[in-house]
Formats: sequence, C-alpha cells, structure tokens
Amino acid sequence: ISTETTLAGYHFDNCFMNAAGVYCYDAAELNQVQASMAGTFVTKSATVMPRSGNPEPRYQPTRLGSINSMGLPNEGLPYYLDYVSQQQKAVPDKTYFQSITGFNIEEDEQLLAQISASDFKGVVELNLSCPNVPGKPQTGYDFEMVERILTRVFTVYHGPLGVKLPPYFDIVHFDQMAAILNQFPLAFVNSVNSIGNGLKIDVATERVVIKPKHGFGGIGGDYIKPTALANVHAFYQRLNPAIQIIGTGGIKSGQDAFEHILCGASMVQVGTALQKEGPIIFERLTRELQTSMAQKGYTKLSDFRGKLQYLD
Ligand SMILES: O=C(O)c1[nH]c(=O)[nH]c(=O)c1Cl
Repeated sequence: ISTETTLAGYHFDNCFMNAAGVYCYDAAELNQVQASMAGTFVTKSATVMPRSGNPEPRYQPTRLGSINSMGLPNEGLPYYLDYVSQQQKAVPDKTYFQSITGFNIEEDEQLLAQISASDFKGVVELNLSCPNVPGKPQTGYDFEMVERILTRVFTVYHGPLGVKLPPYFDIVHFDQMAAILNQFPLAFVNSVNSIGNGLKIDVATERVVIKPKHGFGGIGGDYIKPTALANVHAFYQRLNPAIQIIGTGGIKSGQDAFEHILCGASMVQVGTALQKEGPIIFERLTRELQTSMAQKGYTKLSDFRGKLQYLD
C-alpha cells in the first residue's frame, strides 16, 4: 500500500510534509523533518529581510489545536536558499519547497528573482495568507490584488509555483477565486492557512494567551478541519485539473489525511499536530493512512483521490 504522490511533475515517496511555519524556521528544525518519514519539507515563509517577528508569547497550543501570531519571523530568503542548496546536493533525489511572501508586488518579484538567480530546483509556495503582521492585510482576501500579483509573478518566474491561501467561507468567494486562479499556470493551490484572528482566553486569569494583537491570532488544529476540507474540495471541484491541491488544516491522524485526499488533495501538510508531536508523527500518520486504505481495499492514493460522494 503506497502513500506516494506526484506534485508539480515531481515524485514524492510520501504525501505527508510539514506546513510552512512549523518545524522549518532554521537548519536545526528542517534537518529533523528531512530525516523523518515526511516526503519533503517546506521552509518558513521567507521575506526580503530577516525578521524577528512579534513579541512572545506568540504561540500557544490548546486542547483542540493552536493559536499563533508569530509575525513572520524568518532568517531571510538567502538563508533558506543556502540550506535547500545543501540538501539538493546531500539528498538529490528529493524535491523541496521554498515558501516566500513579500509585503508588496515589488518584493514578491524581488524574492522570485533571487530564487531564479540561485541553484534552487524545487517548488515555490507563495504565501498569500499571513494573518499576523499588524497593518498587513491577508492578501488572499483582496481578489484584485491576487490577480495583479499572479500576473506579475508568472511574467517573471517560470518554475513550478503554487499559492498558500487563507480559508474562504462563502461559495461566491470560491467561484471568484477559482476564476482568478484558473487564468494562471499554477502548479498547485494549498488550502488552508490558519483561520485568522481568533481569540483564545485563559478563564482563570481572565487574560488572553498570546501577547501580539491583544491576543488575536491564527487558529489551527481540530477547530479548522471542516473549513479546510471544504476549501480543498471547493477548489478541487472548480480548478483546472492541471492545478493540483495541497490539503492543510486539522490533520492529526491518518484518517484526517484520508479525508483531505478524498476531497481532492494530492499532498497533505501538517502544522499544529506536528508542532505538538514532533516529526516522529509522520510515521504514525503514514501507518494510519495505510490502515484506512487497507480497510477499504485501496492500494494507492489515486484509487480514492477526489472521489467524495454526495447525497444527491
Ligand atoms: O505569524 C506567522 O508567521 C504566520 N502564521 C500563520 O498562521 N500563517 C502564516 O502564513 C504566517 Cl506567515
């Protein structure tokens, strides 16, 4: 029973990987995902300049998931390009993901130019959905801006590239975003990023649990799985089949991954549960997914990918 997959024309021995932001800040963390059963890794979203991010505490696990307002802390794109370049030489038969995010179109172009000028041979994940930089709106909710960014991006960059989207909650928004995304030769769409600006409260102290933004932060974990599955399936139904789907959100078991793939995902990313359990989680997730598949007589992901049935 195989959990291998293909994305952007590349083969991956396993369909599981980390979600950007989790276990991918530096070489110490990335080495652990690289050494795990994950099929590959994606780096922390890189910006033009290194960033220290928001004041701590800025991440809190909760009983059902997590809340974070990291504020895009990262070592800057050159750091990650160097790391990936090393991994391309050390473990050449794997393809890696570089996440990037600019604060405007010019920065997006600058980041992509840096990637083009490097020996990077992997897949770019353009993050359009960071909810935690005060004053920076989530680009993914500004449809005209998304269209302008993608028009510029595909004019200047010609390697495999996908976008990380925020969750949408309105059928008309799925229609409108899909109409925009279908205009571009995207390798994939990754749904979903955290549900932005949630609030977790410590009732004993009557205080919020993270410092930035009066305690407002992106929500991950069990809370977001129904929304994640809906976004994966909505785009799977609407997008040109050449644009694959990466499913992210609420995956903490093999069954959760099965559900994302049934909704149409070709790759699944793990955030909150990876943060809690560490990269060893990929062994359990892979085993559990294989068990779910075996119980249903499936031997490969394409046996059931996108085959969610309706009641009509
Ligand atoms: O605060 C963050 O760094 C962050 N946190 C998230 O939950 N999603 C993102 O895309 C980013 Cl960039």
